[in-house]
Amino acid sequence: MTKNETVYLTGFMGAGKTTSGKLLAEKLNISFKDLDVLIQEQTGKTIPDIFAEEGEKGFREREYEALKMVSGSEAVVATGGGIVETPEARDLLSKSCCFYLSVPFEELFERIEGDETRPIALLEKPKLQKRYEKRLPFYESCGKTIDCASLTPDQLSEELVKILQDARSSCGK
Ligand SMILES: Nc1ncnc2c1ncn2[C@@H]1O[C@H](COP(=O)(O)OP(=O)(O)O)[C@@H](O)[C@H]1O
Ligand SMILES: O=C(O)C1=C[C@@H](OP(=O)(O)O)[C@@H](O)[C@H](O)C1
Ligand SMILES: [Mg+2]
Repeated sequence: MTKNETVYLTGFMGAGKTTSGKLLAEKLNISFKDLDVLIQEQTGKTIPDIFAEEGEKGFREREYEALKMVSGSEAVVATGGGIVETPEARDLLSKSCCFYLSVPFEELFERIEGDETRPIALLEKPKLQKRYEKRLPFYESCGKTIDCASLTPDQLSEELVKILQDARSSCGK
């Protein structure tokens, strides 16, 4: 990891980007930024309100703007699970230090089922699984895959610290 590098975490809803990202930033002693939090601060609206008022398309535009704003800062950035649906965001992430937190769908579903703070999580299960499958190749192409199924947030963040410390080039991609 080089100085001023932005470390991005991607993966489906529930993968632990927010939870493990905070721990990783603490361990690296750099700041932590969560795109969903930034968007809510900038708009003064909740994520469900933005989806209701501006649609998913409006939310994606705001999400990409937030991504560009944080890029280049020395920070761990938790993205939202749908960021890879925006081609320009994929382009930015694939050129950056980015990790894909990979967790099987069934485990994710248990973590997020019925979560009203995540509008996409309220889709019927087969539709949600389709989203997951559609996004998989995008996650894989943007970041280094970390198999997190059996890792606690602490173990996961520790694993990322090791990879970042060992990496001679940007995050070992
Ligand atoms: N490694 C993990 N093992 C088990 N549960 C986890 C893990 N990481 C996160 N969780 C739980 O899953 C839910 C979603 O976590 P969160 O960090 O918000 O995910 P994301 O930001 O990727 O959507 C939370 O209830 C959190 O406590
Ligand atoms: O997968 C998605 O489309 C979304 C994921 C959410 O972030 P998390 O992945 O942190 O839940 C949030 O950006 C929004 O609800 C949409
Ligand atoms: Mg999150």
